[in-house]
Amino acid sequence: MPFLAVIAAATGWVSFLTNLEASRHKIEEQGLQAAAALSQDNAKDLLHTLEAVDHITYYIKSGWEASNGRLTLESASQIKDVPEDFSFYITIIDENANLLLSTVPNPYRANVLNRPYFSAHRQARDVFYAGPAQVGDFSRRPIIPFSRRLSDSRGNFNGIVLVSVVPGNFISGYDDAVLKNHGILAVMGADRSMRLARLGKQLVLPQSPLLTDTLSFEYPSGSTLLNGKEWFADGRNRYVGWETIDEYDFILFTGLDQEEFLAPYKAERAALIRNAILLTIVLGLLSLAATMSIMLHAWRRCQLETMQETYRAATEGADEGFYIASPIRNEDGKVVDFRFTDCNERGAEFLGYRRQELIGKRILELYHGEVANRTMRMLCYAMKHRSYEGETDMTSLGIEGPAWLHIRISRPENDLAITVRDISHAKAHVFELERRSNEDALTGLPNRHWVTNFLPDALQQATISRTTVALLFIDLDGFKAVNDTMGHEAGDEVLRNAGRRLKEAVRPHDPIVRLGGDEFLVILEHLTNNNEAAHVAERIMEAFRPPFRVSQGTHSIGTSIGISMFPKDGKEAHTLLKNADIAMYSVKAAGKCGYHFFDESFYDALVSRHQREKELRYALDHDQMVVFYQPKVDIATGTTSSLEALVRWAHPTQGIVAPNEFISLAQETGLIARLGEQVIEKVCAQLAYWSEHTQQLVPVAINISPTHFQNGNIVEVLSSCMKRYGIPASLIELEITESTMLENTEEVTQAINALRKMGVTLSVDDFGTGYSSLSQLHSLNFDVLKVDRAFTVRLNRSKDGNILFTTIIKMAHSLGMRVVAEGVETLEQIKTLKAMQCDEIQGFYISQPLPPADAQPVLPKWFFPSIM
Ligand SMILES: Nc1nc2c(ncn2[C@@H]2O[C@H](COP(=O)(O)OP(=O)(O)OP(=O)(O)O)[C@@H](O)[C@H]2O)c(=O)[nH]1
Repeated sequence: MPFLAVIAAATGWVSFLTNLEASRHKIEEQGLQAAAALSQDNAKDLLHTLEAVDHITYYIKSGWEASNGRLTLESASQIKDVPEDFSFYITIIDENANLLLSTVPNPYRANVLNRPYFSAHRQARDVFYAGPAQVGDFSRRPIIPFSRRLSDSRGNFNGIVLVSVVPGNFISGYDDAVLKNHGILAVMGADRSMRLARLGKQLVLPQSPLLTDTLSFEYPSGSTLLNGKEWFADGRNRYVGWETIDEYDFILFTGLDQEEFLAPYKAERAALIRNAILLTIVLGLLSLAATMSIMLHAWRRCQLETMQETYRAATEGADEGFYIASPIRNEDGKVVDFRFTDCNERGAEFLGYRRQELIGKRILELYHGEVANRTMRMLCYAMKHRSYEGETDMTSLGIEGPAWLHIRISRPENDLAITVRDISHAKAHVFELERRSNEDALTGLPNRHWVTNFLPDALQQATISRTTVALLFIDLDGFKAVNDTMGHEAGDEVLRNAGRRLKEAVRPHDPIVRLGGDEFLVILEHLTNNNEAAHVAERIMEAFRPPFRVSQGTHSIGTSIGISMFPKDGKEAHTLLKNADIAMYSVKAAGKCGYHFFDESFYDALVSRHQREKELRYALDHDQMVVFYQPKVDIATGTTSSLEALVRWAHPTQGIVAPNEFISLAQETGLIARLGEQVIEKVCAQLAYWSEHTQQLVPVAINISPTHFQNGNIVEVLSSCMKRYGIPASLIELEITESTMLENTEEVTQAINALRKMGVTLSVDDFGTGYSSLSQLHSLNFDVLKVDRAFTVRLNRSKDGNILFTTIIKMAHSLGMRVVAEGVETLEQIKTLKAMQCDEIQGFYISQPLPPADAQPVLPKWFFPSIM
């Protein structure tokens, strides 16, 4: 392409320059012709002028000779055939060359003896003399002299008649339009000497050189180009023409200045060349642009082909399918279909073809209906946006082959390059992960993660359908005991069974979720009122009424259910979940096993509980706990046998707060362990203090919470404290609740054995509230059995009450344990207990818990005079 453009441009230029040269020749030809024509025209005028002058001289000569010198010059005005504007002087000069007569006004008196126009006639016979231009001898103005001889009657020389013609008469033919500023119009004599000339506007007399040399003309008339440097004083080239006037032996000479004559041509040539250059540049640029575009196109095509080739080769053995699809357009240019123009074997296989079969096929030939629409939408999208990437569920489209394909489309040029990868395995893996991330492994129920995805959609649907959704937050009651008593595996089994029971209690499509631990969630959609949710809650509670049977035994489990309703209790999933949880918590707080709909007040209760917890923490951090001491009296001797340490909260604003107001909070928040440690510390410190003032101290009993046992550090805490304060083991009793025994785990047994080794006394607290048997207590080797207040209250009220108490005392004694009756409030009870041989008594009748004092609050013996 560029080569062709150069050739075309070069050819154009050669032809253009040749044409220009031809034009120049033509113009030069015209110059020569014009010079010749000018010479001819002016020669005719010159001939007329010369004939006029000749006529005048002849007329005067004839008149002079005929009148024997008596002619007056006034008659000259009557001469016929003289042009009106012809300007000349007539002068008669005598034989001695002196002026005789003249039409020159006030002529100069000059002798013209040596003038050629005079001397030419002295010897010669009559001739018509024409001289070169000169300054007139009588007029002193430029003139051209013409003369004839005058003879007397005998034929002797008698002077001359001189006609001095103003030069303008000869060169009036100078045409400014043709000859311009440097043209020449000249008159030459037969001797080729210049007689008169005009150069531009300037009159040139023979004295000033116009030509550098004498011209020699081969022909009487003609034209030629004269080199300025060779021929003209001003050095300018000229087209010259000449015409010989034979009658008077004159030559009329014209010169057209070459530069001036060619100026229009040169201007036009310059314009043409300028335009040609511009045209060449434009053509060059266009051809360059066209070349670049062609090259770019070719390069892209080559790239595309290479890419296709490479891609096909690369993917032939691989897993990726590869296709090239060309759009098919209608008359309006709209894409209406695509045709496969290339593909690899794998790609063809994805669509159920061989490569050769697929190439040439159209999309709308392969697919119909929705599949065709979706495919066309995808390909048209890629056409418009130049790329597309996505995953397609082929199974849902009803296309055989891989279940999932990853499709990537790019549009490098006009065609689409499509790569397809089978991602069925990866997808299956993702789905499996997704399923796992949404499923609780233990129960197979959906998990909390599933809820976060499910609930927002469900709530949106409910908003649209203007229905209600209920969230039932279910926490199993006393589940921990299953783990503790029957082991973790039994706990797992109970959780699985719980899931099954929940399923049976709700409609088949109601989702049941295990949120974690022993917490479940039931979602009830499309409800119209609260009753429906209440009804389901009751069914759930009913479903949990039968005890759970697991391989390790049976266990009864209740349910605490909190219910939040959409949209009343929250617009968003997390708010509804939180409020259902709060409602559930309120059920727990109210004694478990029941259901509550969410109420704002629950929230307030939770907030105040949180506030109380903060205060309790503060109390522990700032030593607000104090220990009171309640005496236990030996019923046989009436002496104080020991003191029970009972913790109180010396609240800065509420005064002394009883333990029932904060112990369960301490247990729930895990602060119970710290509280227990503080009590141990305070008791040891108190005993150390008392020992400084009192010789005989009675032991102090410390209540140890089950949590302390679970933490497993009770032994270390107690022994280090006793060591620090120098307290002997004989002064320490530990009261351990019956429920702690129930959690008869390895840790509890180990801890009890270690304490026993330390030598401290061990008491079973609140006996009768749990289900421990006396033999179980015996195996743990306890020293004291504290019978719960509930049994003491029944004394003397019924026969059974007394029999039961007597039995407990007898059995405890037979196992070597002393018995303490708790909650003794009347003298009568004391008497009965004494009769039953109960060992010790404790209760308000004897003493309230007393604040610490300088000495141990030991009661005087006279305190019980009536029974002592
Ligand atoms: N077996 C088993 N136990 C679990 C699992 N997840 C959590 N737990 C236990 O479930 C118990 C749940 O604690 P709580 O709800 O406080 O126990 P609870 O006895 O039901 O207490 P209340 O709800 O107050 O009646 C904890 O002891 C957890 O260790 C599990 O997957 N399997």
